[in-house]
Amino acid sequence: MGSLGTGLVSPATTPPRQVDTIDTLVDTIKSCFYFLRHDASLQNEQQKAVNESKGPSKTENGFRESLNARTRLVQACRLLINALEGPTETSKNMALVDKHSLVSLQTINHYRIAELVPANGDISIEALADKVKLPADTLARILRQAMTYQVFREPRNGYISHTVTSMEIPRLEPLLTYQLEVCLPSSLGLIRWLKQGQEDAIKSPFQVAHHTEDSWWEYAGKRPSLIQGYGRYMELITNGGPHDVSHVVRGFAWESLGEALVVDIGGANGFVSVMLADAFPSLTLMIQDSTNLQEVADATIPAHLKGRVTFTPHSFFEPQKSTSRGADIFLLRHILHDWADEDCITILRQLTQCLKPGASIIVAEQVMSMPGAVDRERERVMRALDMQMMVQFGGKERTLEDWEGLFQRADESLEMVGVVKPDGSADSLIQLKKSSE
Ligand SMILES: C[S@@+](CC[C@H](N)C(=O)[O-])C[C@H]1O[C@@H](n2cnc3c(N)ncnc32)[C@H](O)[C@@H]1O
Repeated sequence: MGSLGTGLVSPATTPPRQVDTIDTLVDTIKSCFYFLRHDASLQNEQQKAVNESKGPSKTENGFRESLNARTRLVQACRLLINALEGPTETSKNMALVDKHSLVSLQTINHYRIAELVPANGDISIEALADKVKLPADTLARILRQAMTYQVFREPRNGYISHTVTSMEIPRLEPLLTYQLEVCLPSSLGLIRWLKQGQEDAIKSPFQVAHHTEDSWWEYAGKRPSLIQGYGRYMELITNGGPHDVSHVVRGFAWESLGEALVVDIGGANGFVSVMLADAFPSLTLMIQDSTNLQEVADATIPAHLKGRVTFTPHSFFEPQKSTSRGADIFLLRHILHDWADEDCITILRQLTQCLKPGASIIVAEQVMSMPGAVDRERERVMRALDMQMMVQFGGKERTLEDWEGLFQRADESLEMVGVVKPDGSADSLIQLKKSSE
């Protein structure tokens, strides 16, 4: 594994973020725009050459450069808009204008309106309203607000057709439903949660907003449609991009383990284990999660892997059973950020208590940096995820120092022997061993 702290900037060495002027932003926009335009024509030429078997496809480095240029362009455009609007308009717009885009999108998703609009051509608002049983005038007002965000358009008076943005809504349904119907109300519970004090039983704004003492996991566990919807949401966000499951496969030398047992703690339907089993034939994988995921896990594990990949209902707050105590690796992917420190300590102690000599715990999570240490676009997402952990679970995203402190509190003999952040991944893989070895 790589060295400790790879790619991290400690608070003391984080350089102050440069103040952008309108001139520098316009220069950035121009240079990124020309780069991408040139790059697009290069890609076309390369694709032509590949099609005619004349040359290599675009290199991974080339893709990364385009992605960086695109990110810098988006970031510069966002900053330029802020600079042009001025300080009053920026906050005013967020509070007065943008908030309504969330509820119009929520309504469009809730009533599955995007599925009812034809892919080609248009449909009258009257006909749409009739299908979803809403007053036409109310629906028109909601849709026309969404149109200001390029969600649908009105090609002729009273008729709706798709835009490229609205076309994506059906595919994003699991994300929109979870984020806008479950998490948005939780976010709105933040101030009530802050004011009432964060007593033991009430660990998150989710509990305040949804009038429950259950954690999200207990609450969803009692409501099959919610937990299944959450599973579809996880599948969507971990399929491609910075949280793609392939980063776990590439981020650790699994092949060096030889014949080994990996326990995928809180492994959901087993999609990570299945990918690891496919890539490394000498691994045996045991997925542990709540009983109500047994059925989906059985359906996810393909027949040819059933001998090596199994699902066992088990709570990570309980001691490991004899069948899993001898594991070579306990994998905790996207588990600890859902929980407050005290809960994480309980989870970790259940594993350290039975960690055999030579075995490791691998924690796959984001490692937060100080403000300004990563580009603004990445930081926007990381900070949003941290807030998401706070409002929905009472958990948090952690810096390397936070992780180190947490592991030490769980077990003083626990040592971080490696931290690797695979290229393109938002998550790092932190390997932990007991230091007495
Ligand atoms: C954020 S998901 C992560 C799933 C998977 N590890 C991944 O990488 O996407 C958290 C998982 O923890 C599971 N979980 C919650 N409470 C649990 C408990 N007490 N014991 C075992 N699993 C639990 C949930 O059912 C869910 O599958």
